[in-house]
Amino acid sequence: MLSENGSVALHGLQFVTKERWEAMTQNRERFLKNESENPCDFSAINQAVAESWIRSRNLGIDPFQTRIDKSLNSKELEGLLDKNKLLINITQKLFNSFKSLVDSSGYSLYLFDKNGVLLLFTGAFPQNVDYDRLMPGKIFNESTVGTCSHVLSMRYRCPIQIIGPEQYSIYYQNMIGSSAPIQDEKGELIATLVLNQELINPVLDSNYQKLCIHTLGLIIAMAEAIQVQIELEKNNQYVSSVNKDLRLAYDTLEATLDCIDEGIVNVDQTGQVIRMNQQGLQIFNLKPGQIAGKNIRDFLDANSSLMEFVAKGEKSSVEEMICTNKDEQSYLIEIHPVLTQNTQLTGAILRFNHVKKINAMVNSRSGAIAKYKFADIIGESKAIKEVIELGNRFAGLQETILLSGESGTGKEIFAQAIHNRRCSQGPFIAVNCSALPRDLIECELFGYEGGSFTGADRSGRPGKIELANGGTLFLDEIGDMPLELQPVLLRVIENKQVIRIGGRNYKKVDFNIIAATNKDLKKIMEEDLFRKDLFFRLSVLMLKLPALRDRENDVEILSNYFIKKYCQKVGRKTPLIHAEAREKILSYSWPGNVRQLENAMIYAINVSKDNTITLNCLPDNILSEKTGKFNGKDSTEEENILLSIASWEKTAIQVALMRANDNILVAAEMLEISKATLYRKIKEYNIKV
Ligand SMILES: Nc1ncnc2c1ncn2[C@@H]1O[C@H](COP(=O)(O)OP(=O)(O)OP(=O)(O)O)[C@@H](O)[C@H]1O
Repeated sequence: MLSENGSVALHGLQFVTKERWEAMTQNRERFLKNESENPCDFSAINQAVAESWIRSRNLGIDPFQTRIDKSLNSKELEGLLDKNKLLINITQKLFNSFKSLVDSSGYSLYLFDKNGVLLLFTGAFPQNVDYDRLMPGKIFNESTVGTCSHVLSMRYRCPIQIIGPEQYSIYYQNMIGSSAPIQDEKGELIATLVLNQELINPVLDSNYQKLCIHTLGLIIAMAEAIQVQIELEKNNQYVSSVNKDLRLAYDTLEATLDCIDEGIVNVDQTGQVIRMNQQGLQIFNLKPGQIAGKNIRDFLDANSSLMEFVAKGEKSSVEEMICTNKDEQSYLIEIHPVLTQNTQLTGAILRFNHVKKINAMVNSRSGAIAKYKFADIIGESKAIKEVIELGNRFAGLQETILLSGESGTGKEIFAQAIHNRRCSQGPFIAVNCSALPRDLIECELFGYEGGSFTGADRSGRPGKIELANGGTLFLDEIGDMPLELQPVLLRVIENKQVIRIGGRNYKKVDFNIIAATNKDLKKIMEEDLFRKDLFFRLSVLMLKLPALRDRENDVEILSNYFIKKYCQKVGRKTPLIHAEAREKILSYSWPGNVRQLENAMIYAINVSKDNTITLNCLPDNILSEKTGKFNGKDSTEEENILLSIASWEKTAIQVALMRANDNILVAAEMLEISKATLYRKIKEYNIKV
């Protein structure tokens, strides 16, 4: 039925002889007279053609019909043209370049969609055909026009040429139709291309028949060209849409990286910089065009271990000094290896965070902030005003300050106020030298490198001195600093550099020191428990805080202040103070100073009824004091008072824990002591939590 090369060509690409032509004409006449339904009876007609004749007739197609009425409506046509836009554009260009050839030779070119709907037409207008007939949207298939070349080409998905008598319609009896299918990359039919040429006399001329074979070749070549072009365009569209997506993804990534508040640097295995974000450029003091040829090693210390970590190909972090032509700054660098799909290391993404920034973050999270300012220090007495004035002056100097005074006189709040005058933006790191176990104080102060001892953090930890960089290190209860650590501390203060336990490198640190003691340091020095050199280094400026008993009317001012502050905090109405209670508060000796006064007020508020603090609301130790002032008592009296302070303190802690539902942090805040002190006291007083 089909020729060997898959096409139904002009009679198997054989020339039509005179006898064959006559036989074809006779076969057609027999068909029209309805003499046979068996395709085999039409021996001169290609069997595929004969079968199509029979189907066309069975579909009721009149071979002599003069009109083709079937066409798409305008909306359907619009949709179809839109759907086939690419095909039509490509074919139109091809038709344009063949237009003059086609016009001059009396040929016509057609493009039909896969269902035979006319999409494009160019060339000679066939005789006897209405112009309307060749408008896009007309449907030309077996059920509208019967057998013709593109109908068979669509059916058999191969190039086809059929000649005059083989055509079903009377219109095409003087035509040779050459048709080729256009398929997509999956082999699905998308359209057919047709070239119709008029039969000329003598049709049996061998040159003419050769020409006809070439027109079939031409239409096959055109269909293939369209097919290739469609694929190319689709690929181009795909590539350009992928390119667009990639560009968008890249731009988004760039913008994202640039709004990250840390330096992000991509390096290869040798440390060569590939790219860095805006923050990275700032860290390295570079402009965007200056990255090329830069190696990360150019900015590192000779002892740097960064590239050793990169070579390991594992996620890790390291602290390094970055030296630029502007300055030297310490950064914590997180290393994220970059691996290929087969896990080959190609480089790393390095995330740079300024150590000062991390420390500030850690400090603000861990509560290492100073809240008190000089304005928050309450008191009208001459004694307190003098120290406030002196403290203010000292704050303007960068020397170390030693605060002394009894417990609870406000040494820490003075330290905070001085810090806030000097460098409020920096961290305020308080270390209570008496609260830390002896074997931990060294780690706490100096920090340690990863793996320097069993149980140490893998990535190491900075000590309080490093954390205080750019701010203040407040060494409370300095008299309890272990003797063996005192020379190390002195060295740090003098050299302003620190080395972590197990560390290789010294780190520069810049911080102010404020030390505090409630002990007589001179006496401890005489006992050889405190080094003179450290004492002199710490006590460049000395500030002695007055005891409450030496602060004239401050007890009244402070008690009113604490009552108001506490009531505001817990949302209670401020209670009245009964005259008797007021008298007791004012006459009491307050050996525990301001802290004791504050806690006594909190206690009184909590036990008060009817919004009045009566005498009975005051803690027992206050009520049980017989004499007015705490002056010149003998030692047993003093011990008794201290004993009662302890019992009062225990009660205050129990009340705070109860109110805080045993939450240590909340209770410590209520009592305004550190967590460590609260733990120590809980242990000391054997309080069950
Ligand atoms: N002048 C003041 N104005 C307001 N509050 C004060 C004042 N003095 C002390 N306080 C309060 O007293 C309590 C004790 O203060 P602080 O901890 O500073 O004393 P300290 O001398 O450091 O005590 P210690 O020697 O026991 O560590 C805190 O709760 C603080 O709020």
